[in-house]
Amino acid sequence: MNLETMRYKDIQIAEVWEDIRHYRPLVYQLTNMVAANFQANISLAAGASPLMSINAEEASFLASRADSILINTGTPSDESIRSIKEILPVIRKEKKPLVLDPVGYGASPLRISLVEEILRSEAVTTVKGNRGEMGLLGGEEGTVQGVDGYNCKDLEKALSNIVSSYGVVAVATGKEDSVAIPVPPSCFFLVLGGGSPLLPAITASGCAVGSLIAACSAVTADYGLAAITALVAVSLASEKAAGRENVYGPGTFGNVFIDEVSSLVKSDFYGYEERLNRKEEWRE
Ligand SMILES: Nc1ncnc2c1ncn2[C@@H]1O[C@H](COP(=O)(O)OP(=O)(O)O)[C@@H](O)[C@H]1O
Ligand SMILES: Cc1ncsc1CCOP(=O)(O)O
Repeated sequence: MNLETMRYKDIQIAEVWEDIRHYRPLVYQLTNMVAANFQANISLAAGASPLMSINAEEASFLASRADSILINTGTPSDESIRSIKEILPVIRKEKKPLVLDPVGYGASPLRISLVEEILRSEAVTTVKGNRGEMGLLGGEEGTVQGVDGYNCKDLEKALSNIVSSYGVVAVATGKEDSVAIPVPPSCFFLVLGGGSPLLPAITASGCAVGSLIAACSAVTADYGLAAITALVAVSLASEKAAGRENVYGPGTFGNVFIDEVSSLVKSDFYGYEERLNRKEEWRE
């Protein structure tokens, strides 16, 4: 495969977004109690059908029925951990898309062992965290305080390490979003700009990115393309929301952001290449 055949085009991204509305995929989200409502609203705004539950009695059943699954470790409980352990073999066997958001990786020993166990199950297709979480996960000394992550030594190296260890798409969010996509024996790497500083000012914006990656992963088997589509959608909607005159700060921004996600149309995605802060490139 050469660079030209691999490069993502804005039309592909626009079509993934349109397909969510068309197919209305069921996205089962085993997530945290802080962000769940916002994630469900963002999923609906994108056109997906969200189902949020941590109940272990129904976990395997729901994983089998869903078009894609999100595991978010924001508020781990005995029940949610039991559910996670139930669904991993089901997802692996049925080859469903599984997005892992390792919220608070590094904040406690429990979260570290839980996230690593999930990744070792070989059921995960994409892992998405902030720079601190992804830096730590990739062995590059990420700085994490609770669920916030600030930086790490070498983010590209961290993402490459995650890709080569687990064979997943690896995404690190922040002022710039970095994406590493496994294309054995290499890795495809790109950095996206844009977005709004109001995003990190509200809780659950990173969790919402995870929900949208899961929604996109339900309608394309190219999980790198799915991640890019979700990231571009969040950037576009946040830029539009931040520019509205009825947005005065984080509170009003959160609601208008949901409105803007629901208003995104195919043509909004044209010009994707201009969002690339560092062009797509191959890495060994
Ligand atoms: N300074 C910033 N400027 C623009 N967008 C940002 C900024 N910081 C974070 N974002 C965006 O906010 C969303 C959440 O990212 P982040 O804050 O890193 O996640 P988390 O909430 O998991 O810590 C992502 O879409 C990211 O691109
Ligand atoms: C504040 C908080 N505490 C546990 S989960 C959570 C939400 C984190 O959301 P995000 O990482 O998207 O800001």
